[in-house]
Amino acid sequence: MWGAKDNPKKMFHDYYQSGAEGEHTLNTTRDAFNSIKLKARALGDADAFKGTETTFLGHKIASPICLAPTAFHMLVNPEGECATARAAAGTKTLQCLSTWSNCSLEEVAEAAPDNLRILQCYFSRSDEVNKDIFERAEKAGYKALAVTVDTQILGNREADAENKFSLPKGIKMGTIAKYTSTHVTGVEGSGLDEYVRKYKHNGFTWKDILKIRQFTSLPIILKGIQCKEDAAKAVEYGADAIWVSNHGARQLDTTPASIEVLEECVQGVDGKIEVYFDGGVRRGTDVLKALALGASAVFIGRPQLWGLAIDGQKGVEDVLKILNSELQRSMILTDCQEVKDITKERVIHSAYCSPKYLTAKI
Ligand SMILES: Cc1cc2nc3c(=O)[nH]c(=O)nc-3n(C[C@H](O)[C@H](O)[C@H](O)COP(=O)(O)O)c2cc1C
Ligand SMILES: CCCCC(=O)C(=O)O
Repeated sequence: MWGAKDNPKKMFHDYYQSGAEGEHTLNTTRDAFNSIKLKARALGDADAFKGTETTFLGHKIASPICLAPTAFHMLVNPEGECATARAAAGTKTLQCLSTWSNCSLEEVAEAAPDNLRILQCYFSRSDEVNKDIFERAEKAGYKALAVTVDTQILGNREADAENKFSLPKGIKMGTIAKYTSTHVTGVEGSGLDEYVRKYKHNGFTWKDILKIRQFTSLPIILKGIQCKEDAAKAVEYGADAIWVSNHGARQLDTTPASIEVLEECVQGVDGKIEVYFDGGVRRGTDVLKALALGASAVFIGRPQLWGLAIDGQKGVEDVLKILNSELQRSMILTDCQEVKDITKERVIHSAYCSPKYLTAKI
């Protein structure tokens, strides 16, 4: 068998694909989506279909399917996140750029100047660095910050440890290159652990959300909310939106699939702020289900990386277009003429996704 040392493609593939520990959450996510059934409606007027246009924090997007922040796009394409940004622009949707991008946030903005973009944030231990990043983001036209709240420490990704994952020489961490280095000292395990140790503020807690409010006027989205208590707390701490996510099942194994906790998180915010969603979205029907259960936009992680690996910008655009055409078909067959028609009534077994189901004797 090839070792990762001899076959870097395996190392990169494993990094993109893998989940935490036994990958139980990763492997049950498809079943969770499929256990939710859609209600087909007869004789909806397909000619009257209006489309998938919607809004994100008041900004127009052509489709509710957006690009989630995923680190290190240059592992599979030399244009990295600039190619992904152009794909989002080509389909008039939103890109959320990772703090750990290979292209800098400025390069990405320049690659697709008119595109709607937001920046995902992992915080540095230095307030000066954080302030600098917020200022750079604002200046480069990013419209919100998505603060990741599920990664206080890195999940146990066994494949990365076995492969001793590290970035190849010459590939920088564009956005944070001026504050940290990608040099790995050759310790045991995954180089990601070392990147985290060198840069990330793992003691960043709820009170710091209040602090960063002082540093920026950009809207703050909390990414990685997984229960109604934290959803309510996000409102209490002044978040402008929450993003229900289990980080692509890469953090804590044996948590529910994020689609299973979406409804309770929606209840937690009680209509006060927008709710976004990611985790295992692979079909237009998944998008429809997430919107029906209360999300106003969904994000895709790995599918964009597979598109990028296969055909660069065009590959990512193809993924977005296929998903959006599946969404349109599902909307028509459930008699939804526009995104606002995608309500809870489109789903039959929504009870399966609520905590009541988990305890009910049926
Ligand atoms: C390779 C990879 C890198 C990721 N990097 C980040 C990141 O830098 N910041 C972040 O908040 N989430 C990151 N995520 C999580 C995604 O934003 C998203 O929550 C998840 O991938 C959605 O699930 P999906 O891959 O099943 O679509 C990453 C996910 C993957 C697969
Ligand atoms: C600190 C984590 C770096 C990227 C990431 O979020 C992921 O690989 O899931």
